Amino acid sequence: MNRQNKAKTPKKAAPPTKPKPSLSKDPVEVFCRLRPNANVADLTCVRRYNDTTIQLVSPSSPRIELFYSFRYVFPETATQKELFDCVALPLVSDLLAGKNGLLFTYGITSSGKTFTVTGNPQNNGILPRCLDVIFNSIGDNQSRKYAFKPDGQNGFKIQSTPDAMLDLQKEKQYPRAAVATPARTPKIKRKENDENKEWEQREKETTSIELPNFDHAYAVFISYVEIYNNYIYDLLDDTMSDQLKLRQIQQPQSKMLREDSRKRVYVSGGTEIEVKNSVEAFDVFMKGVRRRRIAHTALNAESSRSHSVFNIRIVQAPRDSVKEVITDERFMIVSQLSLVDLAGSERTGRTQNTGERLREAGSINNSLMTLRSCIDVLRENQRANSNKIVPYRDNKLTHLFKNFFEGEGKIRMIICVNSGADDFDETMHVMKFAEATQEVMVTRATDPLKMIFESKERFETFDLRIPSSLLDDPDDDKVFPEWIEYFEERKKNSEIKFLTLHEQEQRFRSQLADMEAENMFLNKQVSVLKADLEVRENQLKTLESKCSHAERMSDNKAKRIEELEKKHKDLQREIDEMNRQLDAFEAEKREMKIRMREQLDHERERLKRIFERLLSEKQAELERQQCLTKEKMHLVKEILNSDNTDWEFLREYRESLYPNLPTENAATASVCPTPEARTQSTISAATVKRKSVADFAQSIATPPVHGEASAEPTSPKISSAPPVVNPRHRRSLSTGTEKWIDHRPPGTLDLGTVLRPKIKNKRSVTNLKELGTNDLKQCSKYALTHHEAVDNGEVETYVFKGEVIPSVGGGSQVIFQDVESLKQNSPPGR
Ligand SMILES: Nc1ncnc2c1ncn2[C@@H]1O[C@H](COP(=O)(O)OP(=O)(O)OP(=O)(O)O)[C@@H](O)[C@H]1O
Repeated sequence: MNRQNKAKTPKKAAPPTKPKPSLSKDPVEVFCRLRPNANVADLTCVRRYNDTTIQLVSPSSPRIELFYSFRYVFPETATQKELFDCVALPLVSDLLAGKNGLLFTYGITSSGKTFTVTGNPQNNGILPRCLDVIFNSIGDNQSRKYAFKPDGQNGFKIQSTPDAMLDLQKEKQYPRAAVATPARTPKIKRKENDENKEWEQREKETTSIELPNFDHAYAVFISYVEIYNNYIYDLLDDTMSDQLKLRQIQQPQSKMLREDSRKRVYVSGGTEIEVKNSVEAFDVFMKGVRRRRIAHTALNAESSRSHSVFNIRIVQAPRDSVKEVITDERFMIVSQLSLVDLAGSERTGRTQNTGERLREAGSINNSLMTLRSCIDVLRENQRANSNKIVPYRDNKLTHLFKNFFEGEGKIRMIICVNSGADDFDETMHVMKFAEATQEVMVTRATDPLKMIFESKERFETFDLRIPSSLLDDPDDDKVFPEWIEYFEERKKNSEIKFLTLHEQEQRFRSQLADMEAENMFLNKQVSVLKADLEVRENQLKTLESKCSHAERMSDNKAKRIEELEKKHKDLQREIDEMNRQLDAFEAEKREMKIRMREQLDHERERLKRIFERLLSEKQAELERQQCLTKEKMHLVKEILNSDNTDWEFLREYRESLYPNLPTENAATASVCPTPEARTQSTISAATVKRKSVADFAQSIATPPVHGEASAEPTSPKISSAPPVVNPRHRRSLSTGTEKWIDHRPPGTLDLGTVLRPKIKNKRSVTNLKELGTNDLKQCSKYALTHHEAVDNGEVETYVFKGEVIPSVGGGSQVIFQDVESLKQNSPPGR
């Protein structure tokens, strides 16, 4: 259900009574404009009650209805033209009549303030319309350019025609900085050109106001500043924006407020540009808008977070008969119209701003709060007839417009209202402020035109009427001499004036001639410069194309950089992840190392114990073997020293050592023993059977029949015949050069077998006693041959071999290293 249609008794039924204008004071006029809702389905909280009243309905319960009255309420459907005609046109009319005016828009963000002031190419706002009407009205009554020149202290001086022409000439030669455009990239240039073209095609305002005085020459000056964070920045200062662009300065320089000789506040050092038509004026304004963007980039600001002030000043002065401005500054009138687009009035709590934005919001609130305080104090002073100090100086915004509130001109305010229900609270604050504002009475400004027309000086300078005293009685005789005197006086004055004018004319002519000459010279220079310009323009075009190429490249590069940065981030993440894994792995590795070291120590300990056990076993074994070797040595020694008649003790000894050794029948002789066989032979050496020589002799005497032994191994027959020498099986003990001791105890037979050593370099002995100490020293090898009769009639021959080495006691000792044995049948028939 539509809330607006619901008939309810208004809580504040009667709109407030507006202060009645007194003869010398006018109230601040407040107009209200409703912005159409972007989404029709949205809930609204504002309704236009009638032409002057607004109804505000709270969206939540308890339902509150509030009424506020203003000079006029524009509905959502109101056009820009309607608004302009009603609100701004009277101010333009005042402006042309030499009176000041201040028009500001107030409201929350997006309520349509900028739309109302500037608008768009299709819907021109107040500002372009004001410019159109001003120039439509002035028409041909414009002064020559530079006839009026700002004096830098909020005033103007009137220049003589030659001076004005000289300045014009200078401007043509050296285009003014204010008109020059700062260097821009082709992309920005294109954008600006498109924007300009759009605005050029705007529908211009055709209204024209009749000028109050056609004898006057008019000049239009514009200035554009913004107030951001309580600093004032000049938006028409080219040098500043150039420096910003070239990064010579980090931030734009703020401007100071000063008071002129007539206590009027102005922006000190602010740029003021004279414009000759509305297109030029709007072009300058748009440049200001662009510089505002640049300044905001440098300041990290948002456009809607600053107050912008666009000033139009009209300077007018009487002209002479040749339509040149009379250079008498007493008759000059300067009037100003300020169009102010205030920043959004929403409170910080709602916007939830932080950091820089919070500071901005705080600053906006401060300036608007100061404005409210000033309004409150002004109201209070007027109500109570008190004289409290108005805190204009607390903020740049109020300080700048101090003069308006003190009677310098008319003040009008447009409050822009967004009818959305979400903005109820903020809208209510705006309404309250607006209502309070229109209660302030501002002293009406004096009419400067009237003052000048009524002034004595003007009368004396311009009025040619004959004084009425001379016309009282035409018949009076005294009158004529007075007439004559009066006219002679006027003639004299006229002649003086003529002479002065003639002098001025001559001066002007000579100046003109000089200028002509200079002009010709300059024309030549201009043609040279034009040629140069053409070349430069070509260069510029080339550079521009390069620049656009570079821009494209830069865009691509930026994209690439973005991609790479993304990739880099991904990789960084991966690296971080891997580092994390690596750390975990390192920690695990350290733990494992500690564990392994512990295991290693444990294993080492275990092996050490095993090794020590084995070592001790081995040592015991070695000691046992040493004992065994010693025993063997002893045995061999005994054999050597005995007459080898009784070998039984060897058997006993062997059996005592190796009780489990197999019987001799199992042993097989090997002529060329393998290491195992050699070991076996060595053992065999220790297991030499102890047999009597008689047994052996008997075995030789009764040898078994050839082949019989192998045929009947179980019934051995002892052969009594000596072993047969087989001449085919001969081998030498050694083919080396060593000297051998060939020990063959008595009874040793040459059996003709391969065991029979054939040693070249030898000393043969039957008993070792035959050898002297020197003989032993000369020999390095020792061989002992020994026969034994085996039970089955076979003969077993042993050859014990050893190294002769010198002993510690100076003698010699033999270390047996090898034993060879051979079993053979006793050869038959011998
Ligand atoms: N009366 C209107 N008719 C049509 N469109 C409007 C109207 N008022 C405002 N708008 C649109 O609403 C949008 C916001 O308006 P605008 O920028 O003028 O708000 P603002 O009050 O100046 O905001 P800020 O304080 O942020 O500068 C713009 O797109 C504008 O075109």
